[in-house]
Amino acid sequence: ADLPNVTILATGGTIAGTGATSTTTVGYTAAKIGVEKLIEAVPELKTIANVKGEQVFQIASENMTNDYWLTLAKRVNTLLRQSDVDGIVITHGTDTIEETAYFLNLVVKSDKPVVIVGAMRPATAISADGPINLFNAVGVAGSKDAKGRGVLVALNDEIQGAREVTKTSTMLANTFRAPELGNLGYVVRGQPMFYRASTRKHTTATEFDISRLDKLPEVDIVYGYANAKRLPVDAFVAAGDAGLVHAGTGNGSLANPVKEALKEARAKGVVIVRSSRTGSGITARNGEANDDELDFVAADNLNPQKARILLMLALTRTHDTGEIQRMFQTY
Ligand SMILES: NC(=O)C[C@H](N)C(=O)O
Repeated sequence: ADLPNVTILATGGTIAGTGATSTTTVGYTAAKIGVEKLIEAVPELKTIANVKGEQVFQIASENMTNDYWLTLAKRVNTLLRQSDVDGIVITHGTDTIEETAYFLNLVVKSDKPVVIVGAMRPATAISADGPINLFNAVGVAGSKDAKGRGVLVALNDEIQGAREVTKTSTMLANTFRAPELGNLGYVVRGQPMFYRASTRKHTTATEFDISRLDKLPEVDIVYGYANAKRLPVDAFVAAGDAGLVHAGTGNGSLANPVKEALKEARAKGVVIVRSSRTGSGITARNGEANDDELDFVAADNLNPQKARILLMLALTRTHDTGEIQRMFQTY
């Protein structure tokens, strides 16, 4: 009775995946097992929390969309307003875990723990990582120590912060890292041990409110590489995008034809954010491009997929690039 009340929101992914044999760790099908079965597979959960399950949707996370995010975030906010919910665990595919984590980090309006968990091996595999990951995630979500730390990602006995975490390996169980910045802590026997905290504003301290939104502004990503052409930029602008993130080479550098296309896009009102494809470090304002002159925004150290999320949310508030740059230094 003294145990915390944790709701598990299931969304699919490999943690709910099944393969043809116990050694099928590649080539399985994600998003097959329902939330009740996931909970039944870990009877130990009952020793650390009163758990309830809800299937919000059932997808492989490469099929995540803005609409699914709005549905999920609204459900999380509704549940966290209830006094009989102490924390939430979201089971999720690992491919876009970092994006969902950062989106929720900016729009959840509660300091109760929200912990996202997945698995790198399907539920049917030998040494499946899903059950232990779920056990640990429920432990973290039920812990008072996890309150007020922003949305957390817990896998492989580690706890990562939503803003910095990224998937770094196509296959390893320790795929989640915060490059150069490190994890926030560990989970030992279902108990979180925290050593660091994210310093950027999150959850209750953000200016974003999705409660009345049923659509997010269209923002896409264009990739930087040798021989890059302006075609993708022009196509996204023609499709009516409100913003574009450039996943630049190095410190967000822009190939001349792409820079020209982005300049023209900006003149048409599209907001441009310069990020980097390198995976770590800051894309500095007025570094590889003169952002003041071009009226572009620099992404700080957000990777392109996270810069896309912040730009979408920023565009729900303003189109002023000075204000949007402030948001990129704040969240
Ligand atoms: N490990 C995984 O969960 C990968 C899967 N494709 C997903 O993101 O749903």
